[in-house]
Amino acid sequence: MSSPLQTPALRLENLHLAYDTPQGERSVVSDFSLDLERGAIGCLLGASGCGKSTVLRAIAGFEPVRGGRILLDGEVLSSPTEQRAPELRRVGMMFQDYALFPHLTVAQNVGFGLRRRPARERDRQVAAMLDMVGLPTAGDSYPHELSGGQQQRVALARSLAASPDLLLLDEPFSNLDVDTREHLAFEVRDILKSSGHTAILVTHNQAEAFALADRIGVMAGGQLRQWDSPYNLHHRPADTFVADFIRRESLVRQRDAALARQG
Ligand SMILES: Nc1ncnc2c1ncn2[C@@H]1O[C@H](COP(=O)(O)OP(=O)(O)OP(=O)(O)O)[C@@H](O)[C@H]1O
Repeated sequence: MSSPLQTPALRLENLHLAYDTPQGERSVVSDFSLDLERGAIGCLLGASGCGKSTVLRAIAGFEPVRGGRILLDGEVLSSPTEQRAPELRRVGMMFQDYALFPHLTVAQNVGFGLRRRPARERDRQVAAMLDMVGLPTAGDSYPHELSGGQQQRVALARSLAASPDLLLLDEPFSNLDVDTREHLAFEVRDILKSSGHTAILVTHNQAEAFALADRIGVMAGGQLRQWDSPYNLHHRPADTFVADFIRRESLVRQRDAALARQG
């Protein structure tokens, strides 16, 4: 828990998010609140369609807030009466369909958001980012010359190049094979922790959530059932829904690991 004197980096207060459909307003997320401390990695975990990406898109500024507020470092980013433009939020994004530009080199991809900076400053930042993700010599390569895991590390370098105050990751490893995604999840955690970034990850994969996150939110039907440490989710589930969800997912993980071992 954050101390009462410390402002959380990210605060979601009683969020209500909805889509307009031909049938009228469709409520997707309701009464959704959480605090995330600076430097912490949070994760929203839940079944397909429970509203995880909608929450992330609202934090990025792509969805309006129908009720409640989104605050970053104490400043309001979204409320029903205020909506800061996505490019003014200092929020970086690494989304599953946010692929690298195939016709640009790795260095040009990483520096893409820094195009207006002086060349020397941009080159220095690109080199620092590639160093950080463990690809110091990949700058002149093209994305297709790298493995899937390496491409995702380049995507991470690109998201962090503009030094965002908050990084959003939406299913960033979903296109990778099981071994690579677990390995990369640990690597990404190390990178974010050593650089001190605050981040929120969205996934439906419990192994990824537990590999990466300091705080995990179990979601169902647009509501947050528990927002807690991985330890507490396992040992002090808030209710039988969370207890069953965690146990069921753990069993699926064990089954998948056994099947993988059998080849
Ligand atoms: N543009 C839209 N218009 C209407 N309904 C939408 C729209 N986008 C998403 N939804 C609905 O909102 C609900 C939440 O969607 P969301 O993408 O946030 O879920 P999710 O938990 O991220 O799912 P997944 O893990 O499959 O990506 C779903 O029922 C979805 O069908």
